[in-house]
Amino acid sequence: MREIDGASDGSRPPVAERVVDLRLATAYGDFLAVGYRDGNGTDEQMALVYGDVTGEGALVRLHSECLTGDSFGSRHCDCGGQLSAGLSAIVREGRGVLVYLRGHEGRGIGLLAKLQAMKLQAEGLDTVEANLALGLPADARDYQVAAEILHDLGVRSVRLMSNNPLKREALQRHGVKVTEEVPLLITPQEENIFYLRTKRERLGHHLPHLEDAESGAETGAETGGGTGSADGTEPPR
Ligand SMILES: Nc1nc2c(ncn2[C@@H]2O[C@H](COP(=O)(O)OP(=O)(O)OP(=O)(O)O)[C@@H](O)[C@H]2O)c(=O)[nH]1
Ligand SMILES: [Zn+2]
Repeated sequence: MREIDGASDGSRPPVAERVVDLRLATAYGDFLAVGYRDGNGTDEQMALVYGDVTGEGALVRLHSECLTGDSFGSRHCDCGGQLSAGLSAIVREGRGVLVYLRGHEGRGIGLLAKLQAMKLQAEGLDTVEANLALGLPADARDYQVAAEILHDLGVRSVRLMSNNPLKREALQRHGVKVTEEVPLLITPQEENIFYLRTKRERLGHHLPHLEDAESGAETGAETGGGTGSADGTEPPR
């Protein structure tokens, strides 16, 4: 496993090498897909760019890979809803970037370990306890390659779609200014409410909509406010 999110001190060689870009029509809209070789590990990375993102204030989602949630619509977590809501928000905004971070599967522990951790959760552990029970860190993600991809794309500062304060800190450590955190709140499901509560209580994620769900109030939408907020129920175009 790679080094955990070390700060960029200029002494390391760049880890993101642009290899290819092409137009990619999706159900959400037409993006420029940009492929990178991640020289820091073994991963190949991809960013989806919409509109002109150079300069200040692009709406950005750093999406950690989640095969089960993103591809199969698993209700164990909120990843699939966030991916869809993030892409929809970028298209609505007219410009933005989604960096799909491979190597982040299971918060950096890998797919098989994540599946083992999910099995332990079915037996009663929470998502943090499960990682630790496997002898693995609660979060092993590194954001250096994400920062380098944003630099390569000419992004100077970002409005970051995330509920995780550590992502903002990591990006700033790697020299990307974050001017705003845009909530990306997905309506909790029976199957993931415990997982989401654990993220709020043990990992410090900003998930204020859970309070509404707990009090039985109508949560309204899938999102927080701000121009970049996203609606996870919105079907792709
Ligand atoms: N270890 C572990 N990882 C999980 C589990 N469920 C989902 N994941 C992974 O968690 C990652 C997403 O992290 P989250 O904590 O859900 O959210 P985040 O990316 O930190 O924060 P946001 O930007 O707000 O989405 C993805 O890489 C998933 O593969 C689980 O039960 N255990
Ligand atoms: Zn997930």
